[in-house]
Amino acid sequence: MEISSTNVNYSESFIDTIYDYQTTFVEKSEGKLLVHPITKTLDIRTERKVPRLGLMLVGWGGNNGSTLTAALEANRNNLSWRTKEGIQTSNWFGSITQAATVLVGSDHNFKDVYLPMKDFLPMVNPNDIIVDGWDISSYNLGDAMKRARVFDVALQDQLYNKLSKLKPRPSIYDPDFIAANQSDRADNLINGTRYEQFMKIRDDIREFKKVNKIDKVVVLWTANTERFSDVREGLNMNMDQLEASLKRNDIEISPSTIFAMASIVEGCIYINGSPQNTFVPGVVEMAEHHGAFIAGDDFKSGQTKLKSVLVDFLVGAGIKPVSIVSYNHLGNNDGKNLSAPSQFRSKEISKSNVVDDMVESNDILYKPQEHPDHCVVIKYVPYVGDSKRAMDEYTSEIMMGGHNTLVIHNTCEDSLLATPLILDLVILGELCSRITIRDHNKPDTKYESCKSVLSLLSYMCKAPLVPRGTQVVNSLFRQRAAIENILRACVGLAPNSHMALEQRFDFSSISVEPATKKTKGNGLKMNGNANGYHHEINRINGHSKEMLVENGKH
Ligand SMILES: NC(=O)c1ccc[n+]([C@@H]2O[C@H](COP(=O)([O-])OP(=O)(O)OC[C@H]3O[C@@H](n4cnc5c(N)ncnc54)[C@H](O)[C@@H]3O)[C@@H](O)[C@H]2O)c1
Ligand SMILES: O=P([O-])([O-])O[C@@H]1[C@@H](O)[C@H](O)[C@@H](O)[C@H](O)[C@@H]1O
Repeated sequence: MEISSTNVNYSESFIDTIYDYQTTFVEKSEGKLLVHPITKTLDIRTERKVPRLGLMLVGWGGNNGSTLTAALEANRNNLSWRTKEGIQTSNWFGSITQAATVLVGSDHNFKDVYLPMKDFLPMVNPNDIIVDGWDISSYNLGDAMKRARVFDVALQDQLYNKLSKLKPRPSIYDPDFIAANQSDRADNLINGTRYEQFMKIRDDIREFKKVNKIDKVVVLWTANTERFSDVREGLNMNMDQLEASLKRNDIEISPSTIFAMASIVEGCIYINGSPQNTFVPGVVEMAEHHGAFIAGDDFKSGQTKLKSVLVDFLVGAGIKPVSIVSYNHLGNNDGKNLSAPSQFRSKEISKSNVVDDMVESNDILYKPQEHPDHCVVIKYVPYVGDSKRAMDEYTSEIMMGGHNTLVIHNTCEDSLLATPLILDLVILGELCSRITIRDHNKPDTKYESCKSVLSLLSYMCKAPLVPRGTQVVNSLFRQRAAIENILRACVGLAPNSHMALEQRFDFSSISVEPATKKTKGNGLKMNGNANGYHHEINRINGHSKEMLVENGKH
């Protein structure tokens, strides 16, 4: 998609915009707030060429890994299958890039116009992603899909032959980091020291890239949740310590940290879909040093996603949540692994911090250090398989000592919530790697990439990793608004403010002109591109199509 917008230029390689970024800087002094509105003019540049993308999954043969691989294949081939409810066709419901729309603006009749998020900027098409990966279990992907018991049998039968040809690469297994109950599937292993394992992962990435002629690789951890590793001086507090610890085969360097290190050195984007602290300070420094991108932690798929909406709504409405009790049980292999105390602890930490920033945002409701009671329970019940049952009770104080209790019961397939998030993490992570900015008034400076920690991916993460010294945002609305408005900025559109002044005030004496392009030289303004054409987006058969149209015509 291309948008004809003020100060936007589409060249063969880039979408360039001159963008007025408006922000607000606040100083606190002697109990007073001094607020500075700031406008900064930026050049925002997005590379248009979508790379041939390779995705390497750690834990490829697990429920998420096999479900993603099967879903890619099913969607690529437009598969449909018979269920007792009728014919079901493949889709990507639950993915914001593939199944959600973004408000573009309103038309002459004040009617909202929406566009699929995937059409805002050039993004990787899921059909073009080449998947590979590692697993400590040797099951091929066909058998892994059967073992997962996620998809209907009629779909599995259509996919089995193709998937059974895919076999995970051997992986790094350290029984000290995942539950002892996982040992019976660990039959596909890389031996050797930690450093040798690191080198083997690097070789695997290089080989995958070469054989498949891949431009860019995303490595994503969707393997078992590990216990937290120690973080301490001499072990992993900076890059040098971490590299030295790896070389001396220190047992506190987790398999996930080894994967992250290998990916960073190979210039891949590394994403952590599980809760453990893979990103110890040394890994973050390593990513910065190599200019690589990392993101995590832990897919925000169900109960926590709802929590990051509900608590935001309650606190934002001036209602005070005082007790949040979240229980869930599930019977897949993830549930089995989480039934061990130290792996559960990783998940408990990740699921618990999600309300902190919203509570801190309101000092009318909460005193400093005051928090709602927050309890997280997960139980393993094999019979229910991948069908996760979550029960939540939110008790809040309302006006004059009243109480408001919300009780929510949610049943859903765990992996069918997580899989679309994996796709979004990959597609948006890759897109972030193509966006750069610089100060418009310093045209001699070089364009800067995003910081190594891609906090824009927080929407998909339970415990978002953010660049050092920056704010963690858990609110789902704020996280989505950030994605939406950055996409808009890249094509020269103002953030969606929802002010809609022209609908609330009489604008008959105020002229509202469509976006015009500033031209150099004679100072004339003209619609569309200076070459006499503008881009239009038309919806044809449900798909957005970009068209080049002569100025003045439609
Ligand atoms: N499904 C969800 O809704 C959801 C949400 C948030 C986070 N997660 C996390 O995603 C991860 C995967 O979930 P899942 O349901 O696919 O679990 P799973 O147990 O089905 O799959 C994990 C796979 O990882 C493999 N594995 C373990 N250690 C490995 C290693 N060192 N290297 C390579 N492979 C290894 C296992 O053999 C298994 O096949 C878990 O950590 C889970 O907590 C899942
Ligand atoms: O996203 P969410 O529903 O809050 O969290 C989920 C947990 O409740 C579940 O027990 C676990 O197995 C999943 O991996 C996931 O982390």
